[in-house]
Amino acid sequence: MNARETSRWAGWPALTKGHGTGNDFLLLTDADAALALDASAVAAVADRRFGIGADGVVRAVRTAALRAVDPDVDRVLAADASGGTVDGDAEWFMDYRNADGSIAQMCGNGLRVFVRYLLAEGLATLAPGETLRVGTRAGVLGVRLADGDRLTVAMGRFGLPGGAEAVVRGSDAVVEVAGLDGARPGLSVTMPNPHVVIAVATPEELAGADLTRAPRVVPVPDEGTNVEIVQVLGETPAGTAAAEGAVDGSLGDGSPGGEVVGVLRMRVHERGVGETLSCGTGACAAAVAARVWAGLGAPDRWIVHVPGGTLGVAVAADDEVELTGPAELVGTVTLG
Ligand SMILES: N[C@@H](CCC[C@H](N)C(=O)O)C(=O)O
Repeated sequence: MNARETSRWAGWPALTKGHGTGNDFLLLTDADAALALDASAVAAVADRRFGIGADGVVRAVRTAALRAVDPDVDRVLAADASGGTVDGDAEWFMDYRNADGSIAQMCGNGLRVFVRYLLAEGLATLAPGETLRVGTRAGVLGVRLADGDRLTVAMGRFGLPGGAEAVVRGSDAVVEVAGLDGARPGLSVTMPNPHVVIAVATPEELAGADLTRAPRVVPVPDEGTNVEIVQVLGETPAGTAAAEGAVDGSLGDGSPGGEVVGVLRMRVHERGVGETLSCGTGACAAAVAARVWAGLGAPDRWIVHVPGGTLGVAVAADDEVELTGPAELVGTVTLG
């Protein structure tokens, strides 16, 4: 950053770098909502060459303070559009921005890292068995401790905007990806941010997709979309060596005996970012799509391998989704 750019950071606090399965974020505390987070400043700090570099920027702001300056907050907190939100208010709001400065409804990996950050900064506490409520643009969501260094996020309900017809066909869009032959059928899933999921058959195809360019999705989504490329690997009994090894222990809350777990690999091109090593909402969307494609009797729990690690996804009968994965803080950076 040069001297001119330094002035851009006037008033910015120190940033903490964190990641969840390689999806990396710069986190900052602006408890009183005093900071103007304009898109160009976010894009500049997230730039990997000329800034610090990250897939997203996450501001921790007190919900009460945000209310005073942003009348939209109550609408997004009350809007139970995705279902699954927890009752009551949240002391802290996760203000998430993509690397290009755009605002997204939710970030699953970001929310786990956000909670890890709140705990490390002494801004919140979370004991085993407790749920920490966090304000997001997808409503108030609950986060709890899982095993090891992992956290579980109750993500709310998935949506299938293509409706019953899309479920029957397994698709409601067509996606062209550089490096993959032909246009592929894709299934739109909201979590509640937009995703379109396509399937490939082999590891070679998965590796061959060129995600340096944004996939072309038809019909063109009004607000853009994240695109997941999925190779379904199969199913394995929960608790077997294959399932245990795949998730470093368990899917988060333990899997009852006799249950079958689905396993898939995924790569993602994120709206507002580009290819990332992981996407939490994308992993949920991928599991939902794989479940639709598998039909009746499909597993409710999925192990999702992404380039940056492994996530666990659980889908309940009422379409509520839970995401489990690690969240790590790396260090602190002072701007200017
Ligand atoms: N990486 C995030 C998703 C971030 C938002 C996304 N790029 C969008 O614009 O919808 C995750 O872990 O969910």
